[in-house]
Amino acid sequence: MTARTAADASARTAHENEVTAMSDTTPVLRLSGISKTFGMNKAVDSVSFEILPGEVIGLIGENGAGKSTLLKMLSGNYRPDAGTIEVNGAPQTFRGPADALRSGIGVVHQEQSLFTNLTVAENIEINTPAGRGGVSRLGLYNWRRLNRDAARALELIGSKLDPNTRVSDLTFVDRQMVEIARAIRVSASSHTPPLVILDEPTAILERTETEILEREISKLRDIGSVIFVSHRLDEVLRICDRVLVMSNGRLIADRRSRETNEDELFRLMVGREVHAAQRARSSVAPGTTPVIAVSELARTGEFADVSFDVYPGRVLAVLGTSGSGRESLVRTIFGAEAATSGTVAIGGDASARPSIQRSVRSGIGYLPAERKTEGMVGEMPADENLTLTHPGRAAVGPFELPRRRRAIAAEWFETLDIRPRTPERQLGEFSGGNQQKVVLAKWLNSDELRALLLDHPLRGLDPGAAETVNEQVRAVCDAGTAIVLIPDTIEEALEIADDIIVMRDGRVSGRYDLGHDDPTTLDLLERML
Ligand SMILES: Nc1ncnc2c1ncn2[C@@H]1O[C@H](COP(=O)(O)OP(=O)(O)OP(=O)(O)O)[C@@H](O)[C@H]1O
Repeated sequence: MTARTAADASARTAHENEVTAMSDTTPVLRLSGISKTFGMNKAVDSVSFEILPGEVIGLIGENGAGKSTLLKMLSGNYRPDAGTIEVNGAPQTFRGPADALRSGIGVVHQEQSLFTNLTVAENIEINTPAGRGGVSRLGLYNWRRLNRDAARALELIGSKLDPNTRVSDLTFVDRQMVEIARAIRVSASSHTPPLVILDEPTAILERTETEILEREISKLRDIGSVIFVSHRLDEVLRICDRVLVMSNGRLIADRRSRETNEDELFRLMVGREVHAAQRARSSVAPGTTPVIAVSELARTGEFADVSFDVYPGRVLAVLGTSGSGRESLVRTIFGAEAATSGTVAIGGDASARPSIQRSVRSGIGYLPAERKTEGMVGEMPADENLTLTHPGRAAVGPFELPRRRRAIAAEWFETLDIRPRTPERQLGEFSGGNQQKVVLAKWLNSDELRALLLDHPLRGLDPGAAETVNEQVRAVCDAGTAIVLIPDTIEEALEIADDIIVMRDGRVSGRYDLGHDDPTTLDLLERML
């Protein structure tokens, strides 16, 4: 046995001894009739289920099904209106997140909440009571103790991270591991087996990173239980022992992973069969003027020497890992980041200084990945958000026409199936996936949309909603708009794109015209890595 595995084993054994003091069959979590209502809307409706020690449970459901609301009750952020929560056989009333943590429930949110200027150990220990953690009575860090306790939490989840590393120097996946270590840290110190809730952890990860995280999640089985929320059904089936399906606030199915499949889960969630069709492809007719022509574009530290053309009615997907510079490239084309050299021509009109004003004036739309901070105003009604950039028929000169605005919003709510159908409500009160559709509709509402830059447009969308959005993107594309797409996965690119460029370390490493090239997933992956 190596020194590491010996340390692992001893850390686990100590923990396991603590854990086996409880009966193996006592559920880690038992929910009975949990409900939560907002106004007239029953977000979670009498949900009951159990999770046993060592189980990894998948939680899936359409956008707005009630997953986040359920998690917020488990993490102590919301109080249930009815029902009971039992943890390891004991009924609990969480007055706040600290209570949930103390009882062993740790939530890792999609938006990471680490302090990047602090070390791994400081981040892991931040929730532990100061007296028992690394801070002395004088408020000074006891570094040795802090690092030792953090190292133990990392060991428990099988991570080899150095507690002294600054979080800003870590990759996204490693940061996720720090979040998990922090989530289990309090329960490890209170001798209860942890329940780790991972809220869409892989939505922001690239394929290789997802594989690493999947391995790490299965290690968590050894020390506790996991609730894994994701919209990627293949991943849920690979990682989880059991899958719970929510719909309209209710728990409608509980399936063992080995006894179900993606098609059945899709049908249960969405209420219809999968009907994504392959796109018929052709090559660009000679002599066509590109909508956007990028020429030798560079931004120091991000990307260099990037040239490509995007044509009307075509989708160009940009593939690459998180360090490839593809997000920065698209932001630079839109004018949200400054180019160091090179030009971006829109309809043949070249500029060395693309700006947001020029882009919007020229009919270029941009859907940012960080929609919560860049794409929307949460306190503003959904219909006002929707007509903010392109009021169209909702305004005459400077005068707004609220009735027309509501009519336009109602049409988009129908077309994109945005739920609930209450466009007058604040956008911040919609579920994540539905907020995203409103932000997309904001650009689709333009009559003169020449190009649309989409940064991870399907992120956070359930598979049915992803189909609806893809259909709309294709419809505007077929009407002549050019699309530049940063997809979540290679499969998404192969499904919807006409052209693919691959980026590696800030440079273009591959180009494909799917009208006559037929790259495999592996070909594309090789160019990315
Ligand atoms: N703070 C709130 N005020 C009013 N309604 C809310 C609030 N939070 C959620 N809701 C409503 O509760 C329902 C469930 O939303 P929830 O965010 O739990 O869904 P979800 O399954 O997590 O969706 P997604 O996959 O899009 O994140 C939705 O109809 C939503 O509009």
